[in-house]
Amino acid sequence: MKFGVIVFPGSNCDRDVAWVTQGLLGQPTRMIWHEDTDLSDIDVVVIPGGFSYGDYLRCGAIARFSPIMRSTIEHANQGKFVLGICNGFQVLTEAGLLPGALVRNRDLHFICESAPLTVINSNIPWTSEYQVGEVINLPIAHGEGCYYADEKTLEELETNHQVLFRYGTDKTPKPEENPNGSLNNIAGICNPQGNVLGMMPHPERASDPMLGNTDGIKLFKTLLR
Ligand SMILES: NC(=O)CC[C@H](N)C(=O)O
Repeated sequence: MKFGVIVFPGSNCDRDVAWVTQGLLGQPTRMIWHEDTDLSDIDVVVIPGGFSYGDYLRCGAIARFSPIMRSTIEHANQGKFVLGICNGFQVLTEAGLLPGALVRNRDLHFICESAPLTVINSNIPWTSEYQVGEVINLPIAHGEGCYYADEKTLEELETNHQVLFRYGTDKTPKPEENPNGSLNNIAGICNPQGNVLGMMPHPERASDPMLGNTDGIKLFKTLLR
C-alpha cells in the first residue's frame, strides 16, 4: 500500500503521518507538494493537519484550489482511499468530497486535549479493526472543529451510516461530552461509498507506543490487510 501525504504551505502534521505509515508500518510513503498533480503511484492519499495558507479566509478554503486537489478528487472518484485529518477534513469539505462544514468551536477557543470518541460504524475498510461502541481516546487540536450541516444532510449521514466517530463515551450523542459544539457530536464521517474519510481528531498522534497511546494506529493498519 503506497501512501501519499499532501503538503500545503502551513501543513504541520505531514511528518507525523509519514512517521506512522513509513516509520511504524513500513509502507512506502511519498510527500507530495500541493503544486504537484501526479497521484498515479499512490493508493492512499492523506491530507494532514495544520494551518494550510495560515487558515486565512476559512480553514481549508484556499488549499482546496491547489492543483493537487483536482487529482485528489479524481482519485476519490475512482473509489480509491482518501483520508483528511483535522485541517485535511476541512479541506475535504471545502472541496466537496465530504458534506457539511467545520466552523468555529462553540466556545471560540482553540482546543488542544485528548478526547474520548465512540466508534459508530466499523463496517467500512477504514474502521474495520475497531468494534462498534468501542471508546478510544485521540488528541484534538483545532479552532474550527465544530461540524455543521443542514438537517437533511445530517439525516442522510445518520441513515447511510456515514458517521464513523462521535465525541463522548456513548453511541447516542451526549451533549455534555461535546468539546466543540459539533452537531450530533460528529467527530468523523465518510462519503456514501466509504472510501473518503474525514475526521477532526488526530489518529497519527496516537499511534507510536512511545507516546503512550496507540488508539489511532488501527485506522492506518486496516487498509494493509
Ligand atoms: N490541527 C489542525 O489541523 C488544525 C486545523 C485548523 N488550523 C484549526 O485550527 O481548526
